[in-house]
Amino acid sequence: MKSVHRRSNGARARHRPGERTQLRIEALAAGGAGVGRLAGEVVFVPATAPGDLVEVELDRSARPARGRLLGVVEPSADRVAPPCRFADACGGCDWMHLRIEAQQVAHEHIVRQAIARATSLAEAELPPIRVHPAPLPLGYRSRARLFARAERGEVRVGYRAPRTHAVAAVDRCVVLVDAIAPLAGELPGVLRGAVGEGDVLISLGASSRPVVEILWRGQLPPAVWQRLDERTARGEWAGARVTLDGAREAASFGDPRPAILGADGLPLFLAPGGFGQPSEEGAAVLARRAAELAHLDSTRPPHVLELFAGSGTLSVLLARGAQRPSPAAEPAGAAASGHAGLASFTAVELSSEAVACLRQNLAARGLAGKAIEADADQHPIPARTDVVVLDPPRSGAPSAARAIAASSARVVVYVSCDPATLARDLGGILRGGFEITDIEAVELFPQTSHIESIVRLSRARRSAR
Ligand SMILES: C[S@@+](CC[C@H](N)C(=O)[O-])C[C@H]1O[C@@H](n2cnc3c(N)ncnc32)[C@H](O)[C@@H]1O
Repeated sequence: MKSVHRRSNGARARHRPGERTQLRIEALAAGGAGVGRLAGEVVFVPATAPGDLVEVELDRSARPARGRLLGVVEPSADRVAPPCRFADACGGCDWMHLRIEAQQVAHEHIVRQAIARATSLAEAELPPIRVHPAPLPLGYRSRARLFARAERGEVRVGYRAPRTHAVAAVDRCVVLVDAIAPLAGELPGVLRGAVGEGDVLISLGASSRPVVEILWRGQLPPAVWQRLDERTARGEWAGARVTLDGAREAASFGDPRPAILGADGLPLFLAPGGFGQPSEEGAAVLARRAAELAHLDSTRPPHVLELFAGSGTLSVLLARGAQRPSPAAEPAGAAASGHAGLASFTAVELSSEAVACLRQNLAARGLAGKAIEADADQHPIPARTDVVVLDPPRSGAPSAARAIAASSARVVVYVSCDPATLARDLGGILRGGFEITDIEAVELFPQTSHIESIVRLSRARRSAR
């Protein structure tokens, strides 16, 4: 790998502060930057598009070298005007300058390359990647983490500006759904008088009204608590929850649980402050595909294990029976029919609040299943497990991958928001005699370099246990 950061003759060019040059961007890398070359030396340039000829200030002290974009000399055909006036300052949507189709092509390439590199499989040996485009390229996010800071008597609310701790204040965010979009403009008034700074998680709650989760480092005057109380009492917000730094308990107003429509069309409650997929529609696509890919060619009902289950976005379909068609095709009332078609369903999750929500979500549907509060990366895979579905955080699940390789599982569905750790863990699972049968990319985060992937593996016949 080292050689790619060097010139073709092996020598690394010396770093000269302030050096400027022009280069052509060839592709986009994981992490979002464009990749160009100077006499064979790789240079990463953020905020560029494949085909751009750009002028950059070079930083060769970085590995690989980085270029700070000074200007676009010849724009790529994939460039568009960002549909948000805060795009440059905010940095939350690092690919807003790219056509949506170009984002998909780049995502597919990043996933394919990461898997091929980490597994030592040739790209041509991998199955074609099925890409699920985002139903909505803008106005899709049903949750977002904002940052708020009191400065000179005012509270500024926005996103964290790229590579700094500054607040990029926004009063309207075009990727948020209409029900929560006005909050960015409303929150400075709600937090007026606060001292300090904090994270503010905004989400859809019950009846598609907003919920606001505040984690505050500093002081909140009584007027702030009163405004939170009024907003929930009047029903403008479904709920709010505040945790002050160092406090043992959170203060709640109304119902602070985020809620979306699950993939089965029924309300799905999420742990306040816990994990949730970025959009309702995206979560439904992900859950349907994970459940459909969890199929097993067997006449015997399978034992299904889900690791890193969260509040149950995937579980509410998995627990119904992994081999069933997507819910839209099912007759009315099927959701209440229990876990027909499964020998057992077990879900493992670390967060106690998420486990509580998961149990409520299963119970509300009349679904049987065991929810275990435990570290899923260290959890033993029960004997007789047939199917494992896992959706770990960005850091992946290396120990779980080894345990799966050594288990009785015949089908694995790995859902991931990080192609690099996904690819690393796939290497571990493949060593257990599996082969990759399906790779899918779900556009859960349009306008950004982030991509959700689903990989299905099945135990290769010759090593079937
Ligand atoms: C990417 S989320 C997936 C959740 C769920 N599949 C969904 O779509 O909502 C990862 C989940 O793993 C949980 N988690 C993180 N580390 C864990 C660990 N070591 N053991 C079990 N769960 C963990 C997080 O709380 C989070 O709910």
